[in-house]
Amino acid sequence: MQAPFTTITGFHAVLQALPGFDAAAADAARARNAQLTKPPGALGRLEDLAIWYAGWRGDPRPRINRPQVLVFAGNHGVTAQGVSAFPAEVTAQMVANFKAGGAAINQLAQAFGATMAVVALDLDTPTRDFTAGAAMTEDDLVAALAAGWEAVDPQADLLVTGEMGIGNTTVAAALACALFGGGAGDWTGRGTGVSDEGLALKTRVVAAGLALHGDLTGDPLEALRCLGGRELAAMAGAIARARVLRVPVILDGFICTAAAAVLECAEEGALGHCVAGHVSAEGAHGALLARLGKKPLLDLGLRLGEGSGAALAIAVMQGAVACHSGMVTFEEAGVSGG
Ligand SMILES: Cc1cc2ncn([C@H]3O[C@H](COP(=O)(O)O)[C@@H](O)[C@H]3O)c2cc1C
Ligand SMILES: O=C(O)c1cccnc1
Repeated sequence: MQAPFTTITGFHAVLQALPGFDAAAADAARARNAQLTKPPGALGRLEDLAIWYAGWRGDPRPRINRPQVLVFAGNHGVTAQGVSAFPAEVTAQMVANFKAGGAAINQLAQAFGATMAVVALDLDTPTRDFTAGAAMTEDDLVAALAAGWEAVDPQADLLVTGEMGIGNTTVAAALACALFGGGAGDWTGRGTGVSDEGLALKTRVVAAGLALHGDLTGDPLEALRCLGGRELAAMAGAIARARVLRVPVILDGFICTAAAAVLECAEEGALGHCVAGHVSAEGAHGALLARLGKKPLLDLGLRLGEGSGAALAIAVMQGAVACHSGMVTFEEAGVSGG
């Protein structure tokens, strides 16, 4: 479906009209949960997840049959500052690897029965170095939001958004700092593994970007335009579309969460349909999730991106929903209640 917006103002209007949680479906799911053959609460957080999923799907006894993984790729002018341990050409090389099935995310998507699509966004035209000017024009931003919007399968019942873009932990740090304040050092981490010296340089680059663009706290989409990147904007567009389709989303690592945070800052509650798949080893991811009030499902020390941590959490969601919808009640099984 073609995106229903052609301007940033139009995208804002979409966010203001997002559908809400189906409390009646969630109440029915909660009632069902109370009758299943287990001690009350024995499935721990899986019970809450199943009820949450039922509420967003509008179905008290839902199934997960069609998870989708989307990997968006973009290039960043700020890599010219030497902020990554890897060269910018790795972005396009990894896109080829995704298409050939050789990356970590290919294996994880396959392991959990998810379809996977890779969307490369103008890799030959990196965004502008944000220490020299705005990373994107309004047209660039809208095109990337729309690419994300249009990539979501309307038949999907669970969505993972992942990314590939050398330099994008720098971009995500700048964006998080613009959205939530604090100093550049609070949000900047090692990404692909920069040295102490590299980390100091990266922090200075983030600080320079913030100084150039001024206070953007009141205008999250402008922060995304000035400091973000195409793959981050595409993830935001996909997450918004998923909400319109009532498809719950599993957030991935620091970069995905920074992109998603734009939506929450632009419209409170816009991430209600999102769960944090994991907390990554990128230093500030935990703090970013805390700002969003999201408790991660997994903590495995991953620092990869690509949607990998979120893809692992597909299994947790599948487990939660399979138990909720597949188990029988005490009455059906003839099991005595407590
Ligand atoms: C081979 C390779 C595969 C990756 N897959 C994800 N990333 C991750 O690393 C990048 C961010 O780190 P930085 O900001 O330090 O460049 C992103 O592309 C992210 O997806 C990769 C990085 C590399 C090198
Ligand atoms: O948390 C992430 O998403 C991440 C961390 C390091 C490198 N790439 C991605």
